[in-house]
Amino acid sequence: MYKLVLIRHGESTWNLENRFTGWTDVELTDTGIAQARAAGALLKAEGYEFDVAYTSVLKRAIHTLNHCLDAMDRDWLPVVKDWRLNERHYGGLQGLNKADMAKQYGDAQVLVWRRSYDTPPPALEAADPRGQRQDVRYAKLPADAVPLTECLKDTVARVIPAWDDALAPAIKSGQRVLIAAHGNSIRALIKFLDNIGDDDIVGVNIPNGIPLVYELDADLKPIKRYYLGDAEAAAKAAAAVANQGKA
Ligand SMILES: O=C(O)[C@@H](CO)OP(=O)(O)O
Repeated sequence: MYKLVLIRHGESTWNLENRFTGWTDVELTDTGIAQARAAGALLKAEGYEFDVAYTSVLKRAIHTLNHCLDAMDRDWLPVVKDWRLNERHYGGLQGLNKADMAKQYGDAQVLVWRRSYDTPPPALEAADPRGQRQDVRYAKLPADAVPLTECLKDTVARVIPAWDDALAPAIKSGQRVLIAAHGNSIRALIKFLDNIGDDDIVGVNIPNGIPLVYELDADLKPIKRYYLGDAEAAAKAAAAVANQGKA
């Protein structure tokens, strides 16, 4: 049996302001830092050890991982940063307030933009300064690999290759893996691992900074998944994420 731990970054400044974030590289808040450190303390108290950690190229996930590893006294662990673990690109919604959008377009439309499997938000223009085509960290990627918007299906299409060529081989080789990522890149992985249907994935929300443990069999099929710590608090935090898109 293998164990894999996923953690969504702690609260970010744009989570606090309730703004669509996507590939915008925002900081953690003090609450977000505390959540990351609490997650590390919990992992340590429960006896978790890791051999390698993976994260995105966005600082809210990178800093969450750093604080988490520091709280575990495991700052020295090797870390791989992979753009394919980035948050879903939110296109033309990046920077806009979620509740304001719900007031303008209705809760149902915002739910489609936030949670539907295959309807992307409106795309950004390639030269829009809110986009990432000019961002040096993606300079080595083919320009069209840097999205102008994404639906969850598009995110699955880049997260699963990262699973297939990096994460799954690491786990199968016996390395204990921690992944610090984002609400929708984690939803993409969960959809794949648990084989969740396109309609059912709409109801899945990931709380900030709570370790999600997967127990996997020899073929990396999930046996069990659970949030570490207070399950009721995790469910409440996930419900609060769902409500962020309401007027
Ligand atoms: O804004 C975002 O990038 C994501 C995660 O914070 O939000 P949502 O939960 O609306 O998909």
